[in-house]
Amino acid sequence: MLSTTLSTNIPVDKGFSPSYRHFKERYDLEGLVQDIKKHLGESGGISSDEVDEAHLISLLKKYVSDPSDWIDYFYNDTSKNYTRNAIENINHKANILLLVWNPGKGSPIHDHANAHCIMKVLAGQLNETVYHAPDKESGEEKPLEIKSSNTFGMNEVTYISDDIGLHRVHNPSSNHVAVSLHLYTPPNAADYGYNIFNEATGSASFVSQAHSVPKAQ
Ligand SMILES: N[C@@H](CS(=O)O)C(=O)O
Ligand SMILES: [Fe+2]
Repeated sequence: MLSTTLSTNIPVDKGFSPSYRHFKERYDLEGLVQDIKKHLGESGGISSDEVDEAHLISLLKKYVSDPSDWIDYFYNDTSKNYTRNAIENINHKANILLLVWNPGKGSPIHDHANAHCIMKVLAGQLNETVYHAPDKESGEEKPLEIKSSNTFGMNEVTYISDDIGLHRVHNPSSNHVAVSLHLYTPPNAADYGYNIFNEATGSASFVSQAHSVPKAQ
């Protein structure tokens, strides 16, 4: 009989074998958020100079995307280029957001309000075009110059700050939504606003606040 065969073939102590005892807990999104909080709690985050962005980048790299971690934050709106969904607001030290990008859609060229921005692709692909910031002093109107353009796949991480330049991100797929995790520290764009730029003239327009759903406080 089948039950007899099974009971004689399965070792009785399987549940206690060494491979089961050495089972490691997965580094999930909650673990990542805890580590980010721990780091920002230790080193401030009030001024972006006090944050060790290399450490934060390494934490985002360590996390391996698992949709079961972030599906509750996933909200898509096909009438928008992308949605910004709040995962965590760390006491005015940082914002962690889930962004959902419609196929072929992207952000306008923008700065990051003197903050660190770390982006990790969780699903699909995203292209980032980085531009040299225009020379504020000259006031001269001229097209923005491209510094680099890269496409990032699932689990890849990229970093930008105003010291590096401006950027625009877009989903290059014609039929797949892309999802990304963003860490902003400090959350200046949400708290004070940021600038978007005209590619042809380099002129800036101020946007008073970067909103998210539900709105990050
Ligand atoms: N910084 C943008 C997304 S991106 O283009 O990196 C935002 O938070 O809306
Ligand atoms: Fe950005």
